[in-house]
Amino acid sequence: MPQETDHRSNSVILNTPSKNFRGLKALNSLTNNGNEEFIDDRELAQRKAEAAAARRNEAAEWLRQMDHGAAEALPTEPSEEHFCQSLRNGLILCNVLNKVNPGAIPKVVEIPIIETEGAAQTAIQYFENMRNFLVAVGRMKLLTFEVSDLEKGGSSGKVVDCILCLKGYHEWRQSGGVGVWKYGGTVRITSFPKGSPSSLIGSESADESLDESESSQFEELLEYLHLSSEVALEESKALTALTFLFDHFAIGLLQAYLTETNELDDFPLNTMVIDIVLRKAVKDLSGLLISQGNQLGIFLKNMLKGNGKPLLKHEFVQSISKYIDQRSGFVSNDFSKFCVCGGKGKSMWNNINYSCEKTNVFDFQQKQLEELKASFHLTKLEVQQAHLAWEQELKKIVHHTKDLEVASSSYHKVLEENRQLYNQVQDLKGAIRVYCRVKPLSHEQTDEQSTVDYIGENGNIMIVNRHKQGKDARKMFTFNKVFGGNTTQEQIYVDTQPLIRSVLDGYNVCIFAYGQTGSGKTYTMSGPDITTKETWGVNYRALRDLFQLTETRKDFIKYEVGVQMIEIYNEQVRDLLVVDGSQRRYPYNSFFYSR
Ligand SMILES: Nc1ncnc2c1ncn2[C@@H]1O[C@H](COP(=O)(O)OP(=O)(O)OP(=O)(O)O)[C@@H](O)[C@H]1O
Repeated sequence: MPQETDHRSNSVILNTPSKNFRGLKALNSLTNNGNEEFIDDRELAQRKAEAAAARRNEAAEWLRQMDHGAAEALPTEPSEEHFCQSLRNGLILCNVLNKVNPGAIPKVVEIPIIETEGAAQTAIQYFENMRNFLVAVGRMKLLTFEVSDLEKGGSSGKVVDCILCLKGYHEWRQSGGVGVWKYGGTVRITSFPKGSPSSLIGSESADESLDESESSQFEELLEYLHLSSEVALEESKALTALTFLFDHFAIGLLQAYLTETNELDDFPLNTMVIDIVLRKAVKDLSGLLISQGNQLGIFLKNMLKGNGKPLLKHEFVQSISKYIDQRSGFVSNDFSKFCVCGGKGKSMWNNINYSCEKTNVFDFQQKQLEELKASFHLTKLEVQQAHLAWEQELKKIVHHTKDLEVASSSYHKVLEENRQLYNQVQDLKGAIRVYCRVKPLSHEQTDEQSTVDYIGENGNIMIVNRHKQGKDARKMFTFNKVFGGNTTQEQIYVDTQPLIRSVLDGYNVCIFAYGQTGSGKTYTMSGPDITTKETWGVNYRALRDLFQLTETRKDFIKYEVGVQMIEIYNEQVRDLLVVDGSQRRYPYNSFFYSR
């Protein structure tokens, strides 16, 4: 079983180092007893993070002292994200730089960020201020960084380096700016003449030699170059890596120089001189590399990769000069484009096309986004209009429905009024009406004389008794109406028909025939032949109308119709619907019909 390190007792027991425990050695300064401890990757990362945070806090503190805006925007111990975010619009950096080097940035864009238009406004500040700051710092030959280092995933360490470099420079200037000021082994500034804020001077000392750690870094570079084909993706590593790559290349350059020198034989090429000359070249070119950013390193790498053979001095110098001229053009003419395209010359790198393509894609997507926004607003407008139209339509329907309700209520009122008036008319005609129908003489009675002497218009009928004389021979009877012998079945029913509607309006109606045997009661009520509609009597016609009316009113009134047919004969009530003669007396049979 692997055992863990017990730091408190300092009894380090590690039998089987795991894969993640790479065994980097470090001197245990705390114990100061000469023992060695193993630092795992996580602990190493933590120490690096702590060191980075300390440097970031130092930079933040100095910015806070230098600029009122920074004091508000930056806490004393900002997180990496907060730190980058506060500096992203370039305002603080420009203001501080102007205090360090008055007039370095003539115009600082101070448009406040408007949240509603956020991205565009911020971008303007970002590019204007950052461009001016980086150009100014570059002119001063101080450490610089890439704009992308302030973005998420960028190398904020380079930003901190730049600020601390500026701080050191500022302190040196305040102390008089006398002599030589160096920073980080790459920046070196001496007392400068007026009008020239700084100058980069190469290292001259032999004591600035490549130490052991630099050698190991060079090995790391080779490993890195072997593993990574996309140097640009790891810019922070690339910066270190390319520095050493350039050192390596510079040695080749010096070799080329010495080869071309005719005075090689006369040259005091002893070990010390070679060493001094080599390191001077390395430092000069490394400094140039740092001041120009990563792109020069990438350029050199591409050149090295190109055909593998060393360049002659003039070829090298020509290429470098051309590159620097073009890059300067990019920086001064269009910094924004430089940021997007990475500041790479068209003729030098194929991947500039890739960057420009990305710009085109970005522009295209921006355009599409704008179109999409316009389309969205249009659709939103259409939906709002449709919604408005729908609401208006709904209002119309509601209004129309209310009208219908009112009309319907009025209709029912009118209907009720009509019903009442109708039945009042029926009442006025007489609640009990008596009609007289004269039976015509049959064929057998053609020789006989009719007893009906006269039928009046107003319901009078004069009956004559031919066996009597004088005044007693004639008698007048009055009915509601008298139907003569030629009256049809239909004419008989016309006076009865209105009462059928009264039945359906809820009134009780009774129609019956009265008369002596053979007087024609059955003929009038049922008819001589039920198969012929013309001869139908009152019963059939009444039932026909009854069902027709219930049909027309079926949507709003439900009727239940029952039929009984009875006969009162010799003071006895008989059920005419019973087929069996023995059961014809009470109780009656009924037929019911519902609708
Ligand atoms: N208006 C008329 N026109 C022609 N024929 C008629 C008329 N009224 C009655 N008759 C005939 O007179 C005969 C007797 O009529 P019906 O049977 O209707 O009399 P009734 O009053 O019903 O007799 P009962 O009381 O015995 O049943 C039938 O043959 C019938 O066809």
